[in-house]
Amino acid sequence: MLQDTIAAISTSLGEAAISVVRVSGPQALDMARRVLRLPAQVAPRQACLVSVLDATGGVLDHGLALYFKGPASYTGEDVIEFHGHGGVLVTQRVLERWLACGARAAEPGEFTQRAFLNGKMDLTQAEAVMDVIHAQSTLALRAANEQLGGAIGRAATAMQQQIIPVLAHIEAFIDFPEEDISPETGADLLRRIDSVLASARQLIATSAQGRILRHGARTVISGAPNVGKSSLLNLLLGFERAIVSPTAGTTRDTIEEIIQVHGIPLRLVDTAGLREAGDDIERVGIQRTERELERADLVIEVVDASQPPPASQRLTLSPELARRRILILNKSDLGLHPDWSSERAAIPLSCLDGTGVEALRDAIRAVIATAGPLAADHPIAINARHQAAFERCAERLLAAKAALEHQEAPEFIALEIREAMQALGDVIGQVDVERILDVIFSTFCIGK
Ligand SMILES: Nc1nc2c(ncn2[C@@H]2O[C@H](COP(=O)(O)OP(=O)(O)OP(=O)(O)O)[C@@H](O)[C@H]2O)c(=O)[nH]1
Ligand SMILES: [K+]
Ligand SMILES: [Mg+2]
Repeated sequence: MLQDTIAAISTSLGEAAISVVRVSGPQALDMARRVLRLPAQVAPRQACLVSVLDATGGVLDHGLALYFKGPASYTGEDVIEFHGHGGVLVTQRVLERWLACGARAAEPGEFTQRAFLNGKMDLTQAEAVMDVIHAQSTLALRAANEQLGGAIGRAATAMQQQIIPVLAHIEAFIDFPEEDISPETGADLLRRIDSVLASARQLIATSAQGRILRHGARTVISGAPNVGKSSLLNLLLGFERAIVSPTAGTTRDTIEEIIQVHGIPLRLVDTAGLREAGDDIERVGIQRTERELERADLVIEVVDASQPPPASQRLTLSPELARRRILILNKSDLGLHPDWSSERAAIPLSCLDGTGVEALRDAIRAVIATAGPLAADHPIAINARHQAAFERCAERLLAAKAALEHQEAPEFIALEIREAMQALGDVIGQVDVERILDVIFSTFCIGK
């Protein structure tokens, strides 16, 4: 049990109709009796209209108080929420009142940290709280909510459940050194390990889209000067973000904006047109374009298709990135030059009248989201931390397999499997998998 009681403004500070001050900890209700004018009996989970009093008994604010009696609260502790007027000064004065009555100002994330420490959620769920708040697209929000609901934690726990009997089997042989693991038992254990490995690989495969959901797919608009790259950025954004002009070399720095296409978050990057640089500034701009292309998830290559294809100036992309390139035949309102007709997958578009934008949106979805979590009904998309842990788990399981196949000592195999268990424990924030294992095994009988 955490001893101190924490308080914080839970809504963002600025003028609004309502702001919420949240307090959590063992003294929350006692403090509330001093800070708020509360009725004698406070029923949990029932809003009551209260005043906030200053040190002299004067009224600071009026609003609603809610009492959540621990452990049935967000943090697992006693929690008081005060919903008051959403002014900057009034909210700060209300918070100060709680602090004057003994509460400590909460650190960032501390309410959720307490929820985790008090066993209200696992670590993946705690992470998902921020994913929900930061979600920039409907698909990102859906994946965050799946995680908040415990989907990733359940997957890791299920894998642990599959490993435990394997470990129990192998540990049994440690106690009976005269016995060998029979070929049938060995084959059965290998099959079980393979099944967990397959789950690990499936989850690891969601990490690329997990990154896209959390940070947006880096989408670089690239092409020669004056083809309409900035015009396309503005068109997709729906407002005039970048400067558009008939002068070649208008955009000299990269411009980034987040948009949503069919529920997918895109980090759109408008770049300097690629050509022989006219001056130093343009040269730096072009270097930035090249750097952006190296880390792009998607490239929208724009050409002026009212003109014949240029001899040079087309993008050279890695084979991998070339598969994630969409070619836009811009300025189609001026009529497409027939030499572009061989580019079958290209999309004719006009930034002037908006023709082709829907086809572009569909193409973006097709390139990024045809498989994996972005296309799933219940998307699971792991983050970089989960990825590292699942990869460690897979490595240890592979090592265990190899050891089993080479009939190495059961102690050694068991060690690898315990480390795989620990990696899964790290995903959900189990501090001491060893201890949990010992508790589980103390209920096993020999040979089981
Ligand atoms: N007719 C027509 N003109 C367009 C279209 N798209 C862009 N333009 C014009 O083309 C010129 C260049 O457009 P920009 O969007 O500045 O082109 P850019 O590729 O960003 O140019 P740089 O930043 O200089 O490389 C402007 O005069 C635009 O109005 C289009 O679809 N049709
Ligand atoms: K231009
Ligand atoms: Mg531009």
